This record gives sequence, structure tokens and C-alpha cells, in this order.
Amino acid sequence: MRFVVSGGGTGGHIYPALAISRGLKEKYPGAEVLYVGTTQGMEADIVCKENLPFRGIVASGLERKLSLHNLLVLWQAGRGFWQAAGIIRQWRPDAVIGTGGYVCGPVVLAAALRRVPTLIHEQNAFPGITNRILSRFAGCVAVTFADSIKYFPNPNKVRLTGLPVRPEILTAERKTALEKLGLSHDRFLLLSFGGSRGARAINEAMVSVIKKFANDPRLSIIHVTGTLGYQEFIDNAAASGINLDKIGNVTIMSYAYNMQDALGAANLVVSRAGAATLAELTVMGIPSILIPYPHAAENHQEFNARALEKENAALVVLDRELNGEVLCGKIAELLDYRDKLSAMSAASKRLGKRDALKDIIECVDELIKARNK
Ligand SMILES: CC(=O)N[C@H]1[C@@H](OP(=O)(O)OP(=O)(O)OC[C@H]2O[C@@H](n3ccc(=O)[nH]c3=O)[C@H](O)[C@@H]2O)O[C@H](CO)[C@@H](O)[C@@H]1O
Repeated sequence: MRFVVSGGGTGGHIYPALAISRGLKEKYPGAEVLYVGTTQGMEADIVCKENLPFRGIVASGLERKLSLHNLLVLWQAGRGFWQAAGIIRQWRPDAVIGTGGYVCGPVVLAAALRRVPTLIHEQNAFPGITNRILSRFAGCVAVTFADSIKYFPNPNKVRLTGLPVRPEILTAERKTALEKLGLSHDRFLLLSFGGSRGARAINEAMVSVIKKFANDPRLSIIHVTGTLGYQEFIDNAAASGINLDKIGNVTIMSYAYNMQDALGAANLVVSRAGAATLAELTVMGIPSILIPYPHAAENHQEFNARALEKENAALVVLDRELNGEVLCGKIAELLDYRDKLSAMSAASKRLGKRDALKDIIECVDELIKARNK
């Protein structure tokens, strides 16, 4: 069997695509999966570490106003479509799966026009523009939140599956993860990151958190700055009088390629409220302090975060209310009241959908069988 998966731009689209690739290989032993993305998105870097064949095409997004940039985008969209059509013709996939981001548009469309079975996955409570358009052509639309179903014109095609989490995250274990990270079993681990690209507001607040908890014997801290924000974070920490070399309980990373270990070992996570992150937190039953990115389309991260807050699985701090003092206060409260933390952890776990990947692979299988009838 041969498959094409496509999803691009940020980790939130890429990791579900990688999880689906693994699921396909498990379901169909010997299956070959080709990843189609853009060469300038994060996918080029992340996918090559997965040993999956990768092909790049051109794609970018329209600005929501009349502009010269949009003319370039339309020209690129045409070019991207021909590149995608060429790939589909040569690779002859049995099915094509898109997980969002502009790059999926031409890939899923080219496949659907050749009558190749297609499935798209929507991660957010409010669907992205690419998926809303593609849903008209795709054979199946798998969604994470029931709330998103109403935005798709043909509800009969929609299946509520949840968001597929990478298998290594599903199976991560605290003891092994702590050992891999070289961290003590007796300490509480606070993990903070701002989604796949990092978040300046979280980086700024974490400077105060690190200052407050530096060398505190109760806890270890792993803070992931995002590749772009790394140097700024290091400079800000130094300007605040923090000597990171002299602090034994803090690890700073620009990007965590081993998220299964970081999440596997964490007792508490501070993060943005991207859908893939929330799916990972809930399948692992990790309590969190969520700071939704305020400029996400239709403010969808706040909707995502409130869904966890409502079930007592997370505390929510709005970006405009965030500062070092507020974040230190919330962390200290959860460190001191472990019963509250345990209750949040249990609530988080109740929300996790561990079967999402299996359900999506079943949908793909049904599409293939329906075509071969
Ligand atoms: C600003 C914005 O619009 N962000 C969107 C984007 O976010 P973004 O890409 O930040 O999305 P998510 O939080 O959903 O996913 C991040 C993914 O990257 C992984 N990770 C992150 C950091 C790191 O160092 N290592 C690592 O592996 C996480 O484990 C997770 O799997 O896509 C998501 C899914 O459509 C949306 O819900 C988010 O709103």
C-alpha cells in the first residue's frame, strides 16, 4: 500500500500527520508513506528526523485584504497544484491524508480530482480555512471537537475521532522519561513551552519563575523557548541577574525533539493552548496552566483552553493578564496543594481520547474498501 500525508506550517499540523503515518504503517505492514510539505515550513526539519521520504511543494496563505502579495500567492497556488498533481500521478497512493496548513490544499485537491480516497483531519474547535474548503472534496473529515462539526457543509462526512497523538507519547512512562532526561525521581518537574514556535509572553514570564525557583530542592524546571526566541530569552535571563550556569535545577532548550520524555516526566505543564498540545496533555493526564495565544484565528485557543478549564483539568491565564508574578503564584499554589494537582490530573486524563489514531485509520480503511468495491 502507498499513502501520501500532508500537513504543514506548525507542529500542530505536522505531529498529527506523523502519528497517522505511523498508524498506517502499523495497519498495513510494508506500507510506504510519502510526506508532502513545504520546504520553508517546520515540516522539512521535523519530518527528516522521522526517516520518512519528503517532497516539498510551494504553498502560502492569502492575506485577508487586497494586496500584491495575494497575486503572488495565487500564482504559487497554481504552481503548487501542478507539483502536487505530479506527485499524486507518480506516487499512485491508495489514499491521501491532510492535517491542515496551506500545503494540504493542493495535495488533497489533486488527489480528490483523481478519485484517490482522501481524509482530512481538523484539530481545532474552529476549523481552518483550508479544511473548510477541502471538506467539499474530501471523502471523510475527522474532527477533534464536536463543536467544529457545524462549520462543515456536509455533516454526513464528518467523524468525531479526537486528535491522533504520536504513539511514543501514548506509551511514555515517568520513570524511564526521568532517567532519559537525567532528572531526579524525588523532584516535581515543571515543563513550560509556548507551542511549536515558542511564545514570547511565556518566555518573559518564565524568567521570573526561574528566578523564584532557582535551586529550590522541591522541583526541576525544563523551559523550551522556541527556536526563534532562544537568544532573546537567554539575554533577558542574564539581564535579570540569572546565571543559568549556576542553577542546578533548570534546563533551557530551544526546541524539544524528545517531547515524549519531557511530557512523560512532567508533573505540571505551562503552555499555549494549541490543539495537539492539549490532546497530548489529556491522554497523559497532565495538569496544566494554559495561556491561550490571543491572536489565533477566531480566538480558537481560548475555546480549546476553556474546554479543559471547565472540567477542572487546567487553570487558564489570559495573555493580557500574564506576568511573572501571576505565573509564579499559580505554580506555587499547585506545588503546595498536591491534592488539587492530583484532581486536575485525573480530570485531564478523563478528557483524553486514546483511540483517536485507531479511529482515523479505520476511516481511511473504509474509504479504501469503498473505492475497491
Ligand atoms: C498560533 C497558532 O495559531 N497555533 C496553532 C498551531 O499551533 P502549534 O503548532 O503551536 O500547535 P500545538 O500546540 O497544537 O502543537 C504543538 C506540537 O508541537 C510539539 N512540540 C512543541 C514544542 C517543542 O519544543 N517540541 C514539540 O514536539 C508538541 O508536543 C505538539 O505536538 O496549530 C494548532 C493545531 O492546528 C492550533 O491549535 C494552534 O492554535
